[in-house]
Amino acid sequence: MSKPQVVFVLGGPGAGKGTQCSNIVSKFGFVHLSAGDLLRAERSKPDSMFGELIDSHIKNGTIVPVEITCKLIQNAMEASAASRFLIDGFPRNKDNMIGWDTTIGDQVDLLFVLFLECSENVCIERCMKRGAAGSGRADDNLESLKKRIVTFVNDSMPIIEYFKEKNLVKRVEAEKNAEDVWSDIIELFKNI
Ligand SMILES: Nc1ncnc2c1ncn2[C@@H]1O[C@H](COP(=O)(O)OP(=O)(O)OP(=O)(O)O)[C@@H](O)[C@H]1O
Ligand SMILES: Nc1ccn([C@@H]2O[C@H](COP(=O)(O)O)[C@@H](O)[C@H]2O)c(=O)n1
Repeated sequence: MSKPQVVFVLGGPGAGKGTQCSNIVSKFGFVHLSAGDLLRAERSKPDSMFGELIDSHIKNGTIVPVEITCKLIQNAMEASAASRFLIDGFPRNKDNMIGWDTTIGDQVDLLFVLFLECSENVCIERCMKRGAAGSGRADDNLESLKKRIVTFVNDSMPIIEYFKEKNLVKRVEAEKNAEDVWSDIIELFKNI
């Protein structure tokens, strides 16, 4: 049997990963797994051993240990009958990368990495707007956002550079309006 296919979706906070993933799901039949959503769901479970730890990382914009995140992703993949997954917001740092490679990495086909490139100012502006509109996210505030940007630049960008060297990155200009970003993404997915 062939291995499940995976596309990693990376970009700064508010770059539009979730927005575009839901478009890709509708048109191309992938299953969307957001590492952030999986962590928020785990944090909300009253019996979770990791609730406080996850909460503290989310508020500080730092990255939860990969053992937790990878297990959540693995469980979600196993619970799905799908053969194609968008994994959004992962791998986010070297720890994520190593954890993935040593657990699930061999069991899937990584097709490519979709990188939504967006400036810091636009990322912050979008998340602040999302927070003001009532996202309810503990990290859609200026203090957390500044920390999330630092983590993105210091920890996540090197991962994107690593994938670039392997010719695996498909970059999209994510500052355009959402419809135009989507048009560009269609071109990247239509022949796979
Ligand atoms: N191209 C765009 N132009 C303007 N606003 C956008 C665009 N794409 C997404 N948005 C809006 O910006 C906010 C963040 O988008 P989204 O949640 O898709 O980003 P994200 O990259 O998944 O964020 P995070 O990493 O914080 O979860 C949302 O309110 C969304 O509606
Ligand atoms: N691989 C990951 C992904 C996310 N986190 C934590 O969740 C926060 C929110 O993530 P979003 O993708 O929904 O923006 C993020 O700032 C991290 O604290 C993580 O630890 N590891």
